[in-house]
Amino acid sequence: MISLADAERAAATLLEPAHYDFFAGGADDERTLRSNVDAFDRHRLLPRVLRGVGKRDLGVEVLGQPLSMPVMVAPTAFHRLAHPDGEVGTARAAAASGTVMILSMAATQPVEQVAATGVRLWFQMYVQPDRAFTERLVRRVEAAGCAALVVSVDSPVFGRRLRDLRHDFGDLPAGLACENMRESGTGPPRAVAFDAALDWSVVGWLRGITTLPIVLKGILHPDDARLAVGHGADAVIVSNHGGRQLDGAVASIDALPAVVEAVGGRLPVLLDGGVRRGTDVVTALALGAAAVAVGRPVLWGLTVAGEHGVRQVLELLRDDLDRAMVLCGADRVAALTRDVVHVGRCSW
Ligand SMILES: Cc1cc2nc3c(=O)[nH]c(=O)nc-3n(C[C@H](O)[C@H](O)[C@H](O)COP(=O)(O)O)c2cc1C
Ligand SMILES: CCCCC(=O)C(=O)O
Repeated sequence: MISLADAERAAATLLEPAHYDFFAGGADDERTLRSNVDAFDRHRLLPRVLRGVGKRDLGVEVLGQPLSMPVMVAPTAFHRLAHPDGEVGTARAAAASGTVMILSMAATQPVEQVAATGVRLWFQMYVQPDRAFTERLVRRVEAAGCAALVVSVDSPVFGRRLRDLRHDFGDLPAGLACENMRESGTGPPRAVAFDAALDWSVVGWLRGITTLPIVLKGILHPDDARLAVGHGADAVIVSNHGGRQLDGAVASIDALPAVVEAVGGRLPVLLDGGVRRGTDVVTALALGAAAVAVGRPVLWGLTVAGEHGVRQVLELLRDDLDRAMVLCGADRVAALTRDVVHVGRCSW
């Protein structure tokens, strides 16, 4: 496995087709899914030379937490479908790589067990219409030691994924469940609900019940970024849910600059969607992201070799990022300024 593309190819041969398609697929015609990757391909870099970059530091700090590199693990559902190591395996790999894992509410292992690996954990949730249950879940993830709440705001309804419909993939196989949806750790799991009635007041409600930093995931419009600041969010993630929600939504990297401008440095802006190479990370950082997160590549690594495979994927990205930075003449993330990114057709 010498590239993330290798990881996907290998995973495709190992997974049941329905499970591969659940991980790989997007909503409807998958235009946004493709755009996330294609949009990075439209960006080109203008490297600087003779900058004395013999020693590099890839570290960043996000929400007061030091990361060894600006690449985090995005929240994705059902890791035990990929490999028996499950979320615990992913967590061990993220910890070994010195980065944060965002644990999905739809994880197939309990948050306590994942946190016990020692990884720095943020917890992703869909605020449930049953607010009392949501509050108990917040208490649970606080008690487990999670350092931030990541609230997905791009899912008032669940996107329509044709691959899943064709495979009739709906339920998890016997023995797997959304472990964080169990009321007391032992009861039957509730179904994850999507609430189209949610509005901006949910941020104030969450602020009233927890002191954890609140990260809004799924911001694309600059006005929403301003609203996030105004409502007291601590960070935003520019994301279209990996093309799994609104098909036709703008590619993440194309939405980033306007969000960064709207936020004006008042809170960190993160990005996910289509990050596959070190140069993609460089592009996002140069356009103002504080860090990026990767979703599918982690699932491919997990499928191929469990914890070890995730570690390989993260270290491939680190190595790729380091080389991209040296070649751009940057010895640290702060040296990646906007002028190194060139958008548009190359005429040479
Ligand atoms: C299989 C799969 C499951 C996902 N599950 C969740 C989830 O439970 N919660 C969430 O907020 N986002 C979820 N996402 C979206 C990711 O957090 C992220 O936005 C997206 O995967 C980033 O794009 P990438 O896969 O191109 O890196 C999921 C994505 C995939 C591919
Ligand atoms: C109830 C599972 C939610 C997973 C999710 O968000 C996704 O597949 O994109």
